[in-house]
Amino acid sequence: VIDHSLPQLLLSDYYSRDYQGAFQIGAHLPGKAYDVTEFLPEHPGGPKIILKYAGKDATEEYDPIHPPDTLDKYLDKSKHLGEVDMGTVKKEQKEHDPDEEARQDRIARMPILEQCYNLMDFESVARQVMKKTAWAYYSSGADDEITMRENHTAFHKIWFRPRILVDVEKVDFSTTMLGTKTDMPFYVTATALGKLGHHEGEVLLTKAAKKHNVIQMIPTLASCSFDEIMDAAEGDQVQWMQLYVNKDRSITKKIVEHAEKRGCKGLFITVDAPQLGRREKDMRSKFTDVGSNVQSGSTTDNSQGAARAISSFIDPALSWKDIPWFQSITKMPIILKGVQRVEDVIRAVETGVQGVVLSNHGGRQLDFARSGVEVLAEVMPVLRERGWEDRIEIYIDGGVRRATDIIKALCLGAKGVGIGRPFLYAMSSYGLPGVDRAMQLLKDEMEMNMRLIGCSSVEQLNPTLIDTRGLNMHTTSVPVDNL
Ligand SMILES: Cc1cc2c(cc1C)[n+](S(=O)(=O)[O-])c1c(=O)[nH]c(=O)nc-1n2C[C@H](O)[C@H](O)[C@H](O)COP(=O)(O)O
Repeated sequence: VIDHSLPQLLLSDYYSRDYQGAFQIGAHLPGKAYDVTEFLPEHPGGPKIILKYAGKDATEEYDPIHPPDTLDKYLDKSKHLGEVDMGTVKKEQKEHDPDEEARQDRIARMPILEQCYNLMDFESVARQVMKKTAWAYYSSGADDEITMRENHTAFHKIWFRPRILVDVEKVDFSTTMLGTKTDMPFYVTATALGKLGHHEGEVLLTKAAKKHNVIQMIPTLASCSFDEIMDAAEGDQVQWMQLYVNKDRSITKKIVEHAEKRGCKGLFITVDAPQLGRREKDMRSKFTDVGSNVQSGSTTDNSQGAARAISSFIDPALSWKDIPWFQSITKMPIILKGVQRVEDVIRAVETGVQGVVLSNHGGRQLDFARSGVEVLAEVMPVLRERGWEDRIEIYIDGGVRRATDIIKALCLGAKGVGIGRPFLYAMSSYGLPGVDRAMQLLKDEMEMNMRLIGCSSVEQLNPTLIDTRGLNMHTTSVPVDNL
């Protein structure tokens, strides 16, 4: 019997959506009831959200934020009240929402997948069809989003110097990253809360990465559980772990050791987020209903949007002196994700880590940080001068939307690039077929542009093929009025 006054959490095991763009909620499967009365004051996302759904079906709000094993892991078994027929459960009465009506209408009229010709097309479809809060979370950058825009425009300041009369009949753009083979010089980078865009979340990205033999970086703040994502991998599929370091190092140690035991091939420690940036679009969408990643433990200020509500566990005291500890607890290659100046790359080489990602977190952290590709142009000549270019693998991410962006990064000396939002938008708009098409489009663009630049393999890409003289010119467009 559901006592609607008690803060009981009711979750259906699954709700289905037909993913060829038409969204429909299928029949509810049996659900489960949980007594979270005592947990109320400890809930990292605050008590409000739980009380709002007390005795009602909380599935839709709960799923995108909490990995499925959260309640099994953290709520005492005595509080698991058992099965409930979701047909008898009151649904949160959604008042008439004209915005939602308009969104459903846009979904009904959205372009068919074959009308997406490049990664930016997925962004324009996602802007139309995604839920407001999900779009806000994925698309937002920090402050005035100057760096988020610079990430993409920086590539437009690099021009090609193509070679001619080179035999490019056969083109091979496969490469290795951290010693493992990959068919494309890009990887799926870590982006949190995959289920905001699609009910399968990060597992869907695993399937797409497998199909195209590219590497997936698993986010700490995934909607799916880490083991779900690892279990979804097939055969010798390569996955990396992205780590936000917890103030409680025993939690971090457990996560790192488990990731290594499960076969992760790289540990990417995020170093550009001692505090998550101020993402105003995310805040405006008032993620007050957000649950939170259970790692935090303390009450979080959830008026700051999803980002702040799920990141209070991150340790702002993380520093270079922690790196030897990480090297003592794992044999995985260690890569620092979010390095933004050559001095720190030199320090990374001296500290003995295996790689860095030159990144500003997709423009979601420090506004006016330089683009990854601009920092790359600063770093590589210094490493070459010292003869250190082979002592560390350099990756970049941020604003990569075309194969020409990837080729420019490789000409400068990057080992590969990370891509985030485009795959989220493709997933949110068209599900697995969407991400599959996005990766295939990049593959087709790679083949064409390698031929046109006059190279048949990534090894042939080098700085003489590009002109970077305009790269340090920063023209910042005035931020659009977001209100
Ligand atoms: C778009 C996006 C990026 C996030 C991301 C979530 C989203 C929705 N999240 S965040 O919630 O904390 O900011 C993460 C994250 O979990 N960990 C991380 O290291 N980078 C995170 N990033 C940054 C990401 O790994 C890349 O640096 C960035 O996405 C590359 O830029 P593009 O999106 O333009 O490809």
